[in-house]
Amino acid sequence: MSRERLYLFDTTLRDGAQTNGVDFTLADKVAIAAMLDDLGIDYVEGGYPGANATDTELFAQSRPHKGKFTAFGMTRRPGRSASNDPGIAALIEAKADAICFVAKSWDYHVKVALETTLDENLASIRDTVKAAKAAGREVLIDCEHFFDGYKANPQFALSCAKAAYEEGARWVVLCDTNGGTLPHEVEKIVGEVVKVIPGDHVGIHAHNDTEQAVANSLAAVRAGARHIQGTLNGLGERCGNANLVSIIPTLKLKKEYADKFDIGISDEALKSLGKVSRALDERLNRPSFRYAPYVGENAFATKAGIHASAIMKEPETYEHVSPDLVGNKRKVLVSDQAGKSNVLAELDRIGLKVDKDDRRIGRLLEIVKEREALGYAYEAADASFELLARRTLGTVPNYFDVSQFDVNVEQRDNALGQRVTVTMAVVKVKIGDESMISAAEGNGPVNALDQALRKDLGKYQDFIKGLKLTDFRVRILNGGTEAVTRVLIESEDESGEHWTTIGVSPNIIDASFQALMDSIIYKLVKSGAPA
Ligand SMILES: CC(=O)SCCNC(=O)CCNC(=O)[C@H](O)C(C)(C)COP(=O)(O)OP(=O)(O)OC[C@H]1O[C@@H](n2cnc3c(N)ncnc32)[C@H](O)[C@@H]1OP(=O)(O)O
Ligand SMILES: CC(=O)C(=O)O
Repeated sequence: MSRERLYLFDTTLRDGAQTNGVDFTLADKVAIAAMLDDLGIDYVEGGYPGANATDTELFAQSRPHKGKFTAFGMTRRPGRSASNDPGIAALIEAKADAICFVAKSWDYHVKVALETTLDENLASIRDTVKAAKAAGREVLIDCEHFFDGYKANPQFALSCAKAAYEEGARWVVLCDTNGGTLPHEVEKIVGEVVKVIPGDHVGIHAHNDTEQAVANSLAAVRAGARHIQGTLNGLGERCGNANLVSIIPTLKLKKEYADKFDIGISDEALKSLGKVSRALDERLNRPSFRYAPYVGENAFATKAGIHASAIMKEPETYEHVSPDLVGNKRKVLVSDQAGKSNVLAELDRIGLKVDKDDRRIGRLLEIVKEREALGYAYEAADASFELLARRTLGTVPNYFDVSQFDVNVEQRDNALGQRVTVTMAVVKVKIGDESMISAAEGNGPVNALDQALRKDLGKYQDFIKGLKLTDFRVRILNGGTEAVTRVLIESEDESGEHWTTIGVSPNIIDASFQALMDSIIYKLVKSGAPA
């Protein structure tokens, strides 16, 4: 059966740049455009030449690209000719394969925002498409507020879309600009539009103000649209746009779409989607969303014991698609929601071979549940779980003992009369028969303790020299006088491996000490340090 082509249009660099807190540099834009090209996106909208210096510069020179590099702007201003509109001139000068014009299609907006007549708006659409076509550009028209406009005055909204199509716009894109339209409304209205404009010229641009932008995009496709606009990670004005990182795997992997459509994304590129999504977050200097469908860290993480037990038998029992298809990994977590199957799966990942009927598995699970009741959270502390498992199975050497530590925080005036806070830690360590004392200053009590602890570990010093603490997170549990502190420490070593350890105590220094000790011992175990 031959499949229809469905086109993807990315507007991360234009609508995504309208996200509160996002501010792309030219270098960001060039790098993200290249990433989208490698993924196989058909249209990459780079920005709005003439609106700001970055976008003007981006379109000032041709850059190598595979997809259609697209410039964005508005239709000619009311009362001007297209040839006398500096905005149109900037778009035609832009080094782009295609131009996407935003046009009004809601009568209310024409009157209130444009302050012109409905006829002048239609003339503006026609003149603009003609001018860009005459300059040899592929033309797309984003019909702004199309769905609200259609509900208010269907005849006028349709006449805007038809004007663009009749003048030769390749795509007439129906925009849910305010993001308030629901999927059944999108499906119905797009169904009406494709009766007058062929579906292979109709697109959808959905905003996420009711969390339905992805559903609305798919509803439009069901009704006949063949072009989807969206962004990476759902960036975009207000609550964002349709998230292409969710739409792409759905189109590739869900039978209703996969059987019917081809998109420009290969099976191999699909596996890189998580990397692309994280690369964008890195550029934006923000953590990746762990709950992101398909690509998030939690997308294939199973916590419940009943689920883990079935997943161990057949992964399909609790997975809607296989994680490998989207370059993700299955994770079975150990926590107070776990059963023996979770523990066995995690031991297998760690590389500890234990018989499934071994009584120590049940004991380990009991310990995990007892400790989680005290405030530990092993699903977030992989290295502490591994040590707990190895200790329960009897395989962690007793490398060293800390027989005493002392942390002192002092605030005083220095010789210049300035108020300073000085923190100092002293640690007494016993390694075999040898005892040693180390002292260190730090910029806080935990830092001083860490410095002192790792200053001299005798014969183990070489094993820990690449160890670095990269994150320290504290959470107070229960609150009030019963409060306990949970500390999570993230560490990294010279090989780039990351791990997380945990400590829990009513005292923050104690909790931090437990997490620090676990981190060091984990590193020694991992490095194969001798007892
Ligand atoms: C739904 C969307 O996301 S559309 C994309 C919106 N994106 C942006 O606005 C980001 C980039 N924008 C900008 O940098 C600036 O707004 C510019 C450079 C485009 C224009 O700046 P200014 O000339 O100072 O105009 P300003 O932004 O104040 O107002 C927009 C003008 O465009 C007019 N306009 C809005 N849409 C259209 C349209 N589709 N066709 C013609 N004119 C339009 C408005 O009526 C208004 O005109 P007025 O100044 O006569 O009232
Ligand atoms: C064009 C656009 O971004 C919108 O209508 O939402």
